[in-house]
Amino acid sequence: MFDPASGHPYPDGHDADGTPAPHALLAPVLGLIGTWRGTGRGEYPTLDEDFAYEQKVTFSHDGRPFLRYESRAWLTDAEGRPLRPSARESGWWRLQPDGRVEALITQPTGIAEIAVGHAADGTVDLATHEVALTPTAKQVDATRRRYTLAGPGTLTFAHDLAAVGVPLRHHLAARLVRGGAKP
Ligand code: HEM
Repeated sequence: MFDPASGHPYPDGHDADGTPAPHALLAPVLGLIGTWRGTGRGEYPTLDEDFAYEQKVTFSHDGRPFLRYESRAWLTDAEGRPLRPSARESGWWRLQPDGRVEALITQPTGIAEIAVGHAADGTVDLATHEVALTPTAKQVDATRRRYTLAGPGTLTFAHDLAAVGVPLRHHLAARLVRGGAKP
């Protein structure tokens, strides 16, 4: 099982049918495992205008009852060409019995979130349990994230945000397709 290319004996699985076999507690999120890429739009009351972006999301696992999560996004112009790097984050989604999820997510903007929620029937719904901020981070009070498997090979993502004095409201919506290919 030792894979010299990965440099250690326990490479992550990026495929629900591959090796290592996913842990039984990952059953409610098996459909998410792999790489997704697609486009989205964002807005917030503090911004002059809404924006378009592209996003790549990866969920992998090492056979234990948690997912490794990684997301990168970049802003795009009206023709879909990249403008500049935008939000990125990574973390761990700990699956509990009954589909409960405990997620730890950190961002280079100084924000660390713990979110809790539930995974069932192709949907994961996570809401803030706690947010920790570095001294210079923007004020973020809460988020809500929904991931929905919407038909074969399609994942929709919706993100609400309470930050910089604005109560929880829509920030992002994206539609991703499996495989990492440019949509
Ligand atoms: C796909 C992911 C995301 C994208 C593409 C995105 C994009 C943006 C953009 C374009 C802005 C305007 C400022 C700028 O131009 O950089 C912004 C502001 C902001 N975003 Fe996001 N964002 C994403 C995810 C998140 C997440 C996960 C959080 C918090 C947990 C967050 C919190 C904020 C905050 C606090 C602001 C500042 C609002 C203000 O000061 O007016 N964003 N985002």
